[in-house]
Amino acid sequence: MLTFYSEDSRLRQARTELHDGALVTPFECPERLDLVLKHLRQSGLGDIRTPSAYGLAPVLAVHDKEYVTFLANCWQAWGAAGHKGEAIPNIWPARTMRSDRIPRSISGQLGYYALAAETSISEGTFEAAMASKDVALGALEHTLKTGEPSFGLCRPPGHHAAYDQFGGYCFFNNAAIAAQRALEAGKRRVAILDVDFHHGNGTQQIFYQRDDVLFISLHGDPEVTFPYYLGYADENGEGRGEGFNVNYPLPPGTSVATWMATLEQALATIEAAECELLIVSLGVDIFEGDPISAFTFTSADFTVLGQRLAQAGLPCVFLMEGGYAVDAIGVNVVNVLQGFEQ
Ligand SMILES: NCCCNCCCCCC(O)(O)C(F)(F)F
Ligand SMILES: [Zn+2]
Repeated sequence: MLTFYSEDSRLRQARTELHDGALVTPFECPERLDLVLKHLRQSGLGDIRTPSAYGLAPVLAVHDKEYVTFLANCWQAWGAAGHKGEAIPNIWPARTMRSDRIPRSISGQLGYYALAAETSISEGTFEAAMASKDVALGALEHTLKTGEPSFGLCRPPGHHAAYDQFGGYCFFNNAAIAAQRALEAGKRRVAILDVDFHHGNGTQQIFYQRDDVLFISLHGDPEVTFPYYLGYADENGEGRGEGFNVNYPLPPGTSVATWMATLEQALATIEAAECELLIVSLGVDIFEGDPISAFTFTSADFTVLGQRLAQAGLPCVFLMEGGYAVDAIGVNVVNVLQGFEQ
């Protein structure tokens, strides 16, 4: 299996994350890449390739133009406005405010486009997000061309990024950009299976009214898990999209047996929908040792996950999402990919 990866992913060097009332070193750190690359190289899984630059068109196929322009300019505008630290929102168009207009102030724009306050914008963030979607597109193009599975070592991740919103460490929705490209290349329906501990609210939102992408997510119950305000079981799609969005919220501490039984339901839905490509939003924060999550996978369970996904019998693109137990992230990611190929 080929891996696609870009050194430009390292351009995102955020120094702060708002966590537990303090500014801490971000959980989504560049060292995550080092450990995955180390274990990929040790595993002999396959070559690691740098993708082409696909430009802005694939981004604009799923994201709002003004939002993309905001991301491109935010860091410079933030500094020009005299702010000294990293760009972190502290006000939003919250429930009692209006959100039908965007303020001129960069502070107002930051809150307008932000999902949450844990994700700073700083130098290199935009460039890293552009590299990350190129990684996803490189992996996708390889799978479209060869039918072989591929892995996009995406950083920053993408599944919390909505049409015009960033947050949860995400800026461009890599999985959505890849799915849209696959449809434009002739696939009639694409399944996005999100196994990350956190609900892929952005991916859901982008495709919520569409029947050409089936979005299925297993995740920590939003009653008690980020992103809290989306990911409930009653969210089944709208209009043409009715029935093409399936959420499986699961309580903290869910056993692997229960998680795997839920996966069976997800895979049956994917099969019934006659999807022609499977994109897996691969978050390995479902690992028992993850510092910000609450599921119970052991490293060996990731191998079983890969084996089971292979039985779906679809061309498959794995795209890196979350996973913060940095010491184990390489083993856990490679176990999924090797399990798939067994
Ligand atoms: N400050 C720690 C509390 C958690 N708050 C933010 C959680 C973001 C999760 C991101 C992710 O793992 O879902 C992704 F795949 F997108 F990276
Ligand atoms: Zn996650």
